[in-house]
Amino acid sequence: MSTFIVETLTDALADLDLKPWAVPGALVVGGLGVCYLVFRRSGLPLPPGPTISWLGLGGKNGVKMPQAYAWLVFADWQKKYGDVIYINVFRNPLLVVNSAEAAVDLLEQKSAIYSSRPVRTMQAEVMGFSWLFSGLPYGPWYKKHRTMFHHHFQAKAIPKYHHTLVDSAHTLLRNLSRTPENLLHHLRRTTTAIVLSVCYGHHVAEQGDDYVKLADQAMAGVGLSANFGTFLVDYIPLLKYVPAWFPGAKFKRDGLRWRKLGLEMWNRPFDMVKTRLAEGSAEPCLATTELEDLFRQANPDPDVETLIKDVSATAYAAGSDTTLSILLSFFLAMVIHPEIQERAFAEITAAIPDGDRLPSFEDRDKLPYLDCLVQECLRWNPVGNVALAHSLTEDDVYRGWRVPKGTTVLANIWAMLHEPSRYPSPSSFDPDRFSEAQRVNGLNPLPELAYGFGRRICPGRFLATDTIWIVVVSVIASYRILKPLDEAGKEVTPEVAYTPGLFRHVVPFNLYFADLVYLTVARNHLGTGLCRGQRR
Ligand code: HEM
Repeated sequence: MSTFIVETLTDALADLDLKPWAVPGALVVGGLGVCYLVFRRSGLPLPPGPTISWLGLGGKNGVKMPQAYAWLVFADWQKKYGDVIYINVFRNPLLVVNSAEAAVDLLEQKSAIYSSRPVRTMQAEVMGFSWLFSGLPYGPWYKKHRTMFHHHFQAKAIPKYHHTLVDSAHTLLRNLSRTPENLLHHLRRTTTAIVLSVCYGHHVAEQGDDYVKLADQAMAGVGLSANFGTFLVDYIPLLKYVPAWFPGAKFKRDGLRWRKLGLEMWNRPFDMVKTRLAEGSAEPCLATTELEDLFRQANPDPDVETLIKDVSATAYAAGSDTTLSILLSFFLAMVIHPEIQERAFAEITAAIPDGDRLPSFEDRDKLPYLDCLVQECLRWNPVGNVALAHSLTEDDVYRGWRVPKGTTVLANIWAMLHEPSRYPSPSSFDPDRFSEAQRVNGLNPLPELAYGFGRRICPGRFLATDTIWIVVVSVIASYRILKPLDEAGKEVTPEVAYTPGLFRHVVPFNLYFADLVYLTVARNHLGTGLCRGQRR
């Protein structure tokens, strides 16, 4: 074969009547060209950025790598270094992207090389959350996960879950009427119940159950470890071998505790589905559909069961805290802005003039302001202020700078959704900015960036947006959310304050639910009764 190729090439060159030195000459010139390009590329400067002190801990030789409220620190650095910032933390190259323009140029336009994930030693190895496919590097195993996930959570699959979403929102209304002071718990129950039903066909009890508690405990660790810069072991992987008893190895002791919770999250609901399948009592859901499909195959792929388990557990982990955070922001925004509540409520009364039922997805076209309200909740205080880290798989050049292969890319979503040139008065909560009249000349684009970028964009976004929508319309239709009163009987406006981690939440605040007379009939059908919350 090879003799044939050489002979064919020789014949072809003979036909071209080339001089004997032409081929070696072309090779030398080509080789020099490649060397020049490589040299030119490696001679390019790195993007600007601060010097991070040794191990990123701060000190006189450089600045500290931010561990809390990183998005605000990165936005501050932007004033000095621009929207693309390069930093080096103990030989780990990091690129912070602060503008939507640069994020689209890199993470969307060049998604073929910007879609992997960096190795997260703390999360994957110390804590044992390697089953989270959101942390997998880009490759065939990752793609199999993403394809299965997409099949169950793509836009056209979501309407079949609408009845679950409506049921969960109505349970929330009932729970709020009984114990409004437990708002956080009730919201967590709502978001977790939805993913547990979709993935495992499990119906969470009205007041919540063990699986809700488990997600709450386990996600605390995931939130911390997903925040780039929190754990030294992510920069120096060898630290994973430090024994848990070693002084200062708190990360190891915490990691082992979270490992137990993580394994429980991965195993317990999946084992429950398998037991129910064996007993014939399993409900249709992601896990049963995929497992039944697997059992029907003559030569099943032994990896597929792990795949199903990973995909369901990732949805369970990724789907509860994120949506919860946006819902908490919604309640905070409503306490602060009674006028926005009034307007949203007026839209509902116009759409359902008899007030004899609660709104549902069929009413969506008649509720454009409610849609704008949901979009503003996603933009105002995004849940993932810094997107999950992406990783670059090939050397790149951007705006004349060299970006080396292996660079971890941190996209500052918060900064992008607060760019004053795109979102005027970015700190104000203003649903109207998404009305047609205000979305002109590139202003106020829908906050799709809240869900990330390119090939790693959040695949749960359709379920998330519909969940937020149904909760928002159901609550606005049923309650007036009021400011609490101080001892002198004066209204107290809560502060807009958030926790510092990756899945950030509103700092607890007080609010008061007043029953609305309107739609009481519909709510009485649901058994919500009167609100027992005390306005204090
Ligand atoms: C308001 C709610 C949510 C927000 C704001 C949100 C946001 C995000 C963001 C910013 C990312 C990282 C994207 C990137 O790396 O560029 C992400 C990834 C992900 N999200 Fe969400 N998410 C939400 C809800 C959900 C829900 C409900 C689910 C599951 C049902 C989910 C599943 C995932 C998964 C599996 C990934 C990893 C994707 C990958 O690595 O390929 N998310 N999400």
